[in-house]
Amino acid sequence: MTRIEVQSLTKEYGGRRAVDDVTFTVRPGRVTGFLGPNGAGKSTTLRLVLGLDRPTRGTATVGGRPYAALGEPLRRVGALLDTQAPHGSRTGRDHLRVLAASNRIARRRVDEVLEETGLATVAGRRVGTYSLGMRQRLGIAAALLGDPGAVLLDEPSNGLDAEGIIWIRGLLRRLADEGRTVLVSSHLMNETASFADHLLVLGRGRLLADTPLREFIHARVEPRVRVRTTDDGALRAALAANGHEGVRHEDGHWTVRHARVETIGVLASRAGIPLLELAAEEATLERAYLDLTAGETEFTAPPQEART
Ligand SMILES: Nc1ncnc2c1ncn2[C@@H]1O[C@H](COP(=O)(O)OP(=O)(O)OP(=O)(O)O)[C@@H](O)[C@H]1O
Repeated sequence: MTRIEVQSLTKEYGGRRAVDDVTFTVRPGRVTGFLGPNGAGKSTTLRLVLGLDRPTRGTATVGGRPYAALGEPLRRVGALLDTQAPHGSRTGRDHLRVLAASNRIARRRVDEVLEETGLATVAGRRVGTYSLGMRQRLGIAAALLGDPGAVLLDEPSNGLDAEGIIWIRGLLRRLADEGRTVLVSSHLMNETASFADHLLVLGRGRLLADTPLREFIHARVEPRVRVRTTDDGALRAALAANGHEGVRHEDGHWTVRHARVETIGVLASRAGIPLLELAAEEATLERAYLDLTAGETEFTAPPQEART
């Protein structure tokens, strides 16, 4: 079992903390989404785990050892980082063959991973002619080459089209089902929700959440009801009598938090309250994530003017 363990990990660049005292464990057999806004410190954390950078403090281990101490590391952990650019003049197949040879990986694995990533038909073409999506697949093929127990992918959907995105979801699921440790970074909540079982959320270098995806959704997505009536007084009284608190907005509509349309509809009907509007106003997962990471982004757009 190849767990990834990060303990009090800290990385400073010129006095600025890119990663700030982060502790987590990535377990095998599930897909862990590594989420955070741009500049949150995801790539830096992955680089520290992969021994590509030295921590200011703390430790990161793969299967109980620091990356640098792993014998034949490609067989233990495969990684896709956006910084890895294969030689443009080599063919995809040659790129993988060189990697395989230098890591004492059987040559037949090259054809297996080419097949697995859908690159078999373009394997003889120079990498320089590849589309962004093909390069991304080649990076994933390289990560899988050593049949590793742990896979770390930094924004793997980058450049992939809709079909590629569906393919990557299936791949991540299969890798986890095979008992591997799968850590996938992204800055997009809804995309991560489509494949992750577990979430690690980073903001300005700090760990903001380490939770199963279901719990994240359950705890943060609050059902609300939007309602409008000709009799505000009666609605207020009926809501209060049933333990609900409604907020009336200037334009006359109400928001009732922690409530469902079924409940509010029945309640209004029983009280004989005429309704002009009744709708579910589900706060989206994206909204919940943006709320969590608000103030944790390095670069924020200027606030939009209030809509009227
Ligand atoms: N080599 C470096 N030298 C100086 N600062 C760095 C270096 N690498 C990263 N940083 C800084 O560390 C912070 C975290 O960056 P990092 O790339 O880890 O974030 P990220 O979460 O991966 O963001 P993105 O989604 O944009 O890739 C940023 O402020 C970045 O500018």
